[in-house]
Amino acid sequence: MGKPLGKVLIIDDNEDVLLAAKMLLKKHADLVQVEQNPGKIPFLLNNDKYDVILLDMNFTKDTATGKEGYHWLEQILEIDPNAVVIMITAYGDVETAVKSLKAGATDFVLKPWQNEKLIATLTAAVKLRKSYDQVQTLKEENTNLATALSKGSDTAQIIGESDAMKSVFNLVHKVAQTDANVLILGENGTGKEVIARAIHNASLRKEKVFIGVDMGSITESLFESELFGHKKGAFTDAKEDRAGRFEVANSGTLFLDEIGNLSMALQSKLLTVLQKREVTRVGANKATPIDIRLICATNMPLYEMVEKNEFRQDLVYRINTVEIHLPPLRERASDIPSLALYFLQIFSKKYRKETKRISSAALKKLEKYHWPGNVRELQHAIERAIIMSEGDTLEPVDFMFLIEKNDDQEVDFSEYDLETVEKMMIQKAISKHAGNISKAAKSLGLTRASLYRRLEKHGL
Ligand SMILES: Nc1ncnc2c1ncn2[C@@H]1O[C@H](COP(=O)(O)OP(=O)(O)OP(=O)(O)O)[C@@H](O)[C@H]1O
Repeated sequence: MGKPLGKVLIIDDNEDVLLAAKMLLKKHADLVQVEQNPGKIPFLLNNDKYDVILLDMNFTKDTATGKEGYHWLEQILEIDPNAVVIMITAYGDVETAVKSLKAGATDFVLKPWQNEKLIATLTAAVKLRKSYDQVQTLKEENTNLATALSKGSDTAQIIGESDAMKSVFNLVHKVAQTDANVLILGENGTGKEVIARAIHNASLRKEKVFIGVDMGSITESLFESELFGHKKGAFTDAKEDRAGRFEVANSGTLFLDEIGNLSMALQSKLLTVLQKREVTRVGANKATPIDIRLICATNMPLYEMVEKNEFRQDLVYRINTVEIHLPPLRERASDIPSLALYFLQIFSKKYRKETKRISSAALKKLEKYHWPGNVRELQHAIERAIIMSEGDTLEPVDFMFLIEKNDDQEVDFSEYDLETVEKMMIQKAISKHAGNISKAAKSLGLTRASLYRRLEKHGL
């Protein structure tokens, strides 16, 4: 749209009116489409989009009821609910005007019109149309987002057969029915976010949004604006009003990840908002009430931090109404086979290697490993093995990068026989090259095939 009025459609049975309007408006509009026959309205609207429509109230000679105008107004709004329609009437009285506004018209003008007033009315109407369109786009984005989010959660399964995970699921089920604040504690990659989403998806808020915030990645200076929002002009980069995560999450669930990383100053700010249950955007003087289910998570020892005065005790009390401890993967090795098979399924589909299986020796090896990166590390290990392996079955050799790192330790080779030294050298090379067999072979002066033979020989 170049000119301020964009595309204008005028429907009036009086040819003189159409001509006068066209002459007046063509300077201000990209297109002025005029039509005497209202019966053409559906055709016109189905073939083009108008920024504003001027519609006569009466078409049949000597009628002044405005009924025809209402009829066509309804038709227009049915085809384009966001249409802004300005009624034209020569017999204007307040009653007709009010009725047309009630029926969905945006405004009305009396014939004969004053040129400047008509242009001002149309300009205001076009602005309104733009904001309707923006709202419509936002609504559509919102629906798409909600669909995408719920799809993600439908397809993502939570795997766990160990007793430890069964009691976690039990707790999730119980707490989901309430609005209680939840604190999830566990090492990196144990599935804290997965559990937070599961609580949301099983709760009464499941149709609303789930907003996650990584507190570890928000800088001190942006904390308030990110979480509580800002008014336009509150600081140099605040080009327009913006809602913070608390407002966006309103009526849904807010997940604050890595809460243990917050400085003391930011902890106080957060506590104030949680106590008052309202946020004030930076630069604003009015607070907005918020209704959220709060879930926090951390891998830090929050209670030890309280003892050391590194974390506010009152904030812990505010967020830990229910606590969920996610055990590290090494303490629930019985979950490893089902997790491995689950990831095998996902990634073989993703990389179109659907015939892949995993050997029992490989599974045993996975069960023995101590998984410092927990489920996330297992997930990456399977993904990588699927990409790299050439056969149909994942073997222990496909998980070489799981060898524990002892690179830095000095080893006295004189204490070992040749076989053992060879094994150690191979382990070291593979670990150094993060499981990349080609690179490890090269650094050992071997071909890939002969490195594989040696791996087999040493049962690696
Ligand atoms: N029980 C589970 N079943 C299936 N997938 C899981 C399970 N637990 C974790 N995952 C997967 O492992 C990865 C890590 O999980 P998630 O991000 O929830 O861990 P986290 O504890 O929040 O990690 P961090 O502390 O690093 O934020 C994700 O891809 C997740 O889908």
